[in-house]
Amino acid sequence: MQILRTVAELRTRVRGWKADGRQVGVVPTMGALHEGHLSLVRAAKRGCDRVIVTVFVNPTQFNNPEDLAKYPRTEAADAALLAEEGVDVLFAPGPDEVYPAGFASQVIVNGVSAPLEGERRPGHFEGVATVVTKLFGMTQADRAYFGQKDWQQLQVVKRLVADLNIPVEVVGCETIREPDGLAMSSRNVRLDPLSRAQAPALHRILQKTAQALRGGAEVAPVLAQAVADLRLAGFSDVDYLELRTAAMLEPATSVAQPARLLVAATIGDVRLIDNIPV
Ligand SMILES: Nc1ncnc2c1ncn2[C@@H]1O[C@H](COP(=O)(O)OP(=O)(O)OP(=O)(O)O)[C@@H](O)[C@H]1O
Ligand SMILES: CC(C)(CO)[C@@H](O)C(=O)[O-]
Ligand code: BAL
Repeated sequence: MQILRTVAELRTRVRGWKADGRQVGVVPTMGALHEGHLSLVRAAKRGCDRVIVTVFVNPTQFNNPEDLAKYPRTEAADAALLAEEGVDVLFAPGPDEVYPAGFASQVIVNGVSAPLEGERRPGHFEGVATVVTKLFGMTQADRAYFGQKDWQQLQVVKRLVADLNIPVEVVGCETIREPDGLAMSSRNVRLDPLSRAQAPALHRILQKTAQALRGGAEVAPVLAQAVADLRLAGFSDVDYLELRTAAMLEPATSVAQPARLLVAATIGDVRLIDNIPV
């Protein structure tokens, strides 16, 4: 596996692959890799001839400077894991390579970016959309792999690819969970032992809520009960727990159309997100 840090080196490498007719896959990440990321890498290995994993802690998508400062960075361990998976290139640029002096552009995806994470993390999806658009331009990938754990992000990326005619196929991959149901996330390492023990309630309560909705229960009282259950389980803040249409993320008042339950809640001082289909 090669570790590349500049766009120029990456482009040279990709040009060679394309000249040989190879299909290129990319897995964009912020590092601190876990089995969730590795499942995306394995999907990319199955679907493409060559695989690039990008590791870049993108400052522009952090609305909270403390969250950025505390974001785990484990490059040597990440590189070892990726080499073991047979990844061809780890692309790990520095901030100046991605945002050189004079950088002045922004990608804004209206509609699907606005609610939920967009509302709670102002500027977050503009940062994500801009860096993902740049990563597609840098890697020239034929396919790009994203996790369903960040469901809203996946819908934002699908929207921008369609709107901007970017020639990449976006592949959404299932959420990988710990045996107790907690969705794997780089931020889980920041959970203290008590919070870690309580955190699986997030997924359990989503499942119970989905089951009630599928059984015909009325939406508003079931969601209110779920929020109360989360607080009882040890979550301090529940930013949102909502039923939304699966692609557009508009408020859903029934489960007649494809719908998704999405939640963001804080335990200890760690903000967790999760979602499941209903
Ligand atoms: N448990 C998981 N299952 C499947 N995909 C995942 C999982 N966790 C993260 N991913 C995906 O990996 C990609 C990179 O995510 P990222 O590096 O932000 O990791 P993360 O664990 O989501 O970190 P964070 O703590 O920021 O949420 C995204 O497409 C994300 O959806
Ligand atoms: C897609 C992404 C790598 C863009 O920085 C990030 O938002 C993430 O890790 O999900
Ligand atoms: N996994 C989404 C990236 C973020 O939380 O900033």
